[in-house]
Amino acid sequence: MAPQGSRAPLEFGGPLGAAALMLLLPATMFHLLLVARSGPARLLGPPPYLPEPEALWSPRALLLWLTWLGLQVALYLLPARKVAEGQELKDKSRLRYPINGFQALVVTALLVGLGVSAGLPLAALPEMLLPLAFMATLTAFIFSLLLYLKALILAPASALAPGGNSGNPIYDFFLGRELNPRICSFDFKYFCELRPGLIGWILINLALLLQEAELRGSPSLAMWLVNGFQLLYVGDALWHEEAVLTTMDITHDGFGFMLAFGDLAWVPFTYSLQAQFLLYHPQPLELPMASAICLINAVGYYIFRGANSQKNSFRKNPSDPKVAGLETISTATGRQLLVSGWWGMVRHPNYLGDLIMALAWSLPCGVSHLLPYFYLIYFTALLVHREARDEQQCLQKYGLAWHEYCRRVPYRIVPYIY
Ligand SMILES: NC(=O)C1=CN([C@@H]2O[C@H](COP(=O)(O)OP(=O)(O)OC[C@H]3O[C@@H](n4cnc5c(N)ncnc54)[C@H](OP(=O)(O)O)[C@@H]3O)[C@@H](O)[C@H]2O)C=CC1
Ligand SMILES: CC(C)CCC[C@@H](C)[C@H]1CC=C2C3=C(CC[C@@]21C)[C@@]1(C)CC[C@H](O)C[C@@H]1CC3
Repeated sequence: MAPQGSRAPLEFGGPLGAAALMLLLPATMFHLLLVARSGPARLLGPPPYLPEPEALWSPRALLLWLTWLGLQVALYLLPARKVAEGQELKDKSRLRYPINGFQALVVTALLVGLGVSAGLPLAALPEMLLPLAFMATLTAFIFSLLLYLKALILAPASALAPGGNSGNPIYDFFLGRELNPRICSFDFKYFCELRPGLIGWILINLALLLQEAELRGSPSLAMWLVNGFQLLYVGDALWHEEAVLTTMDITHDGFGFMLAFGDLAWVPFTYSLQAQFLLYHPQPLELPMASAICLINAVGYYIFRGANSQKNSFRKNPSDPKVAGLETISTATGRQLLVSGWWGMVRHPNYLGDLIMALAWSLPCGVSHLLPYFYLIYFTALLVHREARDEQQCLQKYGLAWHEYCRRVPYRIVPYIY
């Protein structure tokens, strides 16, 4: 058995919290899928019915799911325009990652376009969301179990994640023991974080748009907006793929059930909730309102992209003319912290932009139902919790300098409010 890594304080409510989340997250996802297509579309309250086992298990869905994963693996293995190095690991080495996510999105779009023009019934996909979500959940469970066993038997102490090695099997299974599980150069966590789920989300949205066109003659303005906004978000993530290498998911968290389920099932099947809702509950949207919503999304995107790009440019090269004039504080690690520009406004300006976009994605669905606002509610909770985890990690890294940053920039996400 591999030796234990250094012990970190337990997060997510410890083993009990982890066990509860492992039940609650899939249950919530299936609840949302069932409720979105029901007449009353009530977020709170029981689901309209409980699906029969045959509604969840379908060989067609299994085949489709495996084909999708296979296609994304093949696209990941294609030659990349760039190979980037990750952050330094405990053993002082750096892993290498292919930067070809945007290429995977474009090739997928071309293949889907060709398929649809050759008669591929993409509009039938919405009918298969339930069994597909079941396949994705099953895959996440089996996959995280295999990763847990691999880490237990094969991984050296230096390969373990700081958080997922408490010795409690439930907690470690949930958080993930190994930081960067790989087979040869194939990195499972990096692959899952950006490819099958994120691109799958866009494909599901597109299928919902096509089905709406079949049902009602043309897609609604609300459906166009939701599709356009979310395509921009995913395209942006894949275009700036290298930035994911510095996120806590890659540098700190192990690859366990939380990320496997989050990446493979939660993202595609719950982030597409607004488009699912619109297919079954068409909403009128006038041009002036649509323009106002576009403006909100543009403001959110401007803050989100501005903040992320400013930090990325600064971390890559602090003397880059774009960021060289910004005020900074020095830390004992030799790294600096920005205290002006976006990062002088609040301590997580990128989260603020992301939340404003989340609002813009729900508004096209009107205000008659709470359901399309689920993403905004969940995402606020996720980012508030994530911000607290990041602060904890920054305090450990930067000590007094972090206290000084918090004194100079007192608000976390929303200026003068939080
Ligand atoms: N849609 C979704 O479900 C999700 C979206 N996201 C989005 O992903 C993006 C990445 O988010 P996330 O990974 O949480 O982290 P961030 O991009 O916010 O990065 C946090 C890190 O930035 C560095 N940092 C913090 N303050 C400063 C400063 N003042 N100056 C310089 N560097 C600083 C620190 O790392 P260091 O000092 O080591 O560089 C810190 O750990 C965000 O835009 C977020 O909104 C995130 C989660 C889920
Ligand atoms: C299921 C749980 C509630 C938690 C799951 C969390 C995951 C869904 C998210 C953890 C970090 C993520 C990031 C993104 C998507 C969601 C997950 C995987 C992005 C790829 C979204 C686009 C941004 O531009 C970058 C994000 C990095 C972190």
